[in-house]
Amino acid sequence: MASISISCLSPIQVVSGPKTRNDPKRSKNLSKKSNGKIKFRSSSIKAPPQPLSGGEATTYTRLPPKEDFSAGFSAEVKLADCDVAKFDLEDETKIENFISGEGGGGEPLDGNLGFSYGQFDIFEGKGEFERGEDEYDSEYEDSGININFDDESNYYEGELDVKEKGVPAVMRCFDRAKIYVKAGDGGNGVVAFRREKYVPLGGPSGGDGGRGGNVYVEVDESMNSLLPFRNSVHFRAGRGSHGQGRMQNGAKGQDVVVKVAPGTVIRESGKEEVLLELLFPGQRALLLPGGRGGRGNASFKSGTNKVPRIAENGEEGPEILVQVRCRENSILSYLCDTDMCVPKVLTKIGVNKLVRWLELELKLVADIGIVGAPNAGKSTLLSVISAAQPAIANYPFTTLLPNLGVVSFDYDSTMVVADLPGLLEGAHQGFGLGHEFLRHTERCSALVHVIDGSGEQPELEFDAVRLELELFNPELSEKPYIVAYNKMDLPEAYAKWPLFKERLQARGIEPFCMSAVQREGTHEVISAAYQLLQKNKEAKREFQDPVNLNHVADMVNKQRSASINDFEISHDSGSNTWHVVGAGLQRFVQMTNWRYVDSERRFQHVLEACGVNKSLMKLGVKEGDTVIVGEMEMVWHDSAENPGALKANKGSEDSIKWPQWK
Ligand SMILES: Nc1nc2c(ncn2[C@@H]2O[C@H](COP(=O)(O)OP(=O)(O)OP(=O)(O)O)[C@@H](O)[C@H]2O)c(=O)[nH]1
Ligand SMILES: [Mg+2]
Repeated sequence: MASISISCLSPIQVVSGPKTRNDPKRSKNLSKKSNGKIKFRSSSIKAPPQPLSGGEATTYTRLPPKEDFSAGFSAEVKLADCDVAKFDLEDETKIENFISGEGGGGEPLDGNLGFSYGQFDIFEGKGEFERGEDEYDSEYEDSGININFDDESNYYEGELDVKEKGVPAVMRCFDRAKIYVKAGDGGNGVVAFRREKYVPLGGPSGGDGGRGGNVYVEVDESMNSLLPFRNSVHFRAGRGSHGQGRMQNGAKGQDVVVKVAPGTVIRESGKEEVLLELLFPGQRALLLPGGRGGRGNASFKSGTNKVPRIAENGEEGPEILVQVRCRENSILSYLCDTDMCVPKVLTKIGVNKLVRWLELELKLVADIGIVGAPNAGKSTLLSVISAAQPAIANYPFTTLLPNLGVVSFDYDSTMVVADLPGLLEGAHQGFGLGHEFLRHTERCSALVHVIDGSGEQPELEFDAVRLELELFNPELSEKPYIVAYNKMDLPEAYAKWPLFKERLQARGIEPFCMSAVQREGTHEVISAAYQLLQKNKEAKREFQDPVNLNHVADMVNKQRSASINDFEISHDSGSNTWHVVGAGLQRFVQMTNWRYVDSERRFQHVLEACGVNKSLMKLGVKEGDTVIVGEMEMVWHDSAENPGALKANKGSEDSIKWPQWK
């Protein structure tokens, strides 16, 4: 890091305009009209490619059509009683795809647990899918090429990304999406002079550009998924208007508000660091502040320069590619009361080139999560304790997306209960509907384990689910939980209850028994869950801290106000190129409007003032070496140490394009 004061003038001749703003025509003109002193060279500096990112689940269990069930099994037969042998062996497709030790990537599932999952076809994600209408997004094609939103987003064009293949679009987009967000650029300042009858020498009157629009992220409680992002993924704030003559400043750009469902977690793509958590309905965070407007020439008027012919470009607004990961469903306004919804900002973001991939993840936020093996009666329980009407049927994976229900005890005490899809052995590795749903459990404060009492070995079923939770995330297994032994109305379940109870009690767990269908014992279960929740809330209350939700924007602003004196110089001896890198300098280059001759002089002066020239000379820069500052490419000219070289440019009035008067 260098910070050196000037001692002598050692100008650098400008040979290339800033790449981003550079209009080729303009460059050409300037190049022609600068007496050979200013030569533009096309620069090819680009932001480095972003690292690969993506999900990892590759296996998907597709449900066979319901007719298959009815064909294979009579209505009375329970899945728990079914086993592999009951398959129609003539159906070769099913047999091939049947989960086997070889083909399915593991042991045959849960044969000893009393319920069989043999009724599913398991496919590897690649190309095996029949695409239903609008069922799968083309953007998640098997090619593995990442989504390319538009031409502007060439930073991630062609990046390989391991997609969660084989997951139907409605499920995938339900809880994740990628969106492109850009704050508005600032408007340009303008050079103008007051011209009025009887007012000679009216002085500079160019107004400043307006500020670019901000990007906000707001929690919209009416949203319960990220499906809206399937239709619109671009969010651009308006750019500030340019300044005008007669000291008229530009209007500020229009703000844009990205609405997300409650429970959204924002993170940089491919990284674990969480930037923001937006959990409460109505919460609003300033994600990206718009760029500052460029100053007009009226702002440059000084005692020594009363006729400034200089104005700045507006500052570029930052843009972010946001990957939205939404982990289910509506959080409902009730969650305002829940203590678990503590917004946290865990890490910081540095927006340097102002292009970032972010991931927004929306996890299910519910007080209680009902978990258990498929067909255990989870949805039935929810339907009994709340007004929710989830699909209930006698086959596994009836529930494909979590259902939420609100349980009201009285006016004041309510809780949100989530009925989660069934978990099966290997879910933590992506089997069944694996990762998709295990994550939902992460943000439930407490769990209710529903056990199918009519299964062969209910205790093993319970253990298997506990194990899956633990393997997926050890924190899940630490959540408080209660055990509800279901289907007590069935004789086989009733008979096994004493042994089950005894064994769990021996392990220090006090199980409940119920018959969800007959609504017996369910009130006890849910009351116990409520008490558990209250205890949990008490414990969590201590950790609530007020959080600055504008944290990301603050970081952007901090970066923008980086000192121009802070820079680093690196040398590539092969190509005789010197790179001068510094956030302050970079911003200065971007905001310099090369249309005006005074801008060049100011630029040279700033390089002097901040010590770039001195540092380069100290490091041994030679005549003809290339020097790159920000996005500006220049050639070092020793002979230009003579200040006269600067003056040579001063008079080139013809290179100035004056703004049109209105
Ligand atoms: N006899 C009896 N059957 C029940 C009881 N609870 C649920 N069932 C039946 O069990 C079957 C599965 O119930 P669901 O509520 O869909 O089970 P689930 O756990 O939500 O299943 P998935 O969503 O597929 O994981 C249905 O046929 C229910 O009628 C009960 O207490 N007694
Ligand atoms: Mg269900």
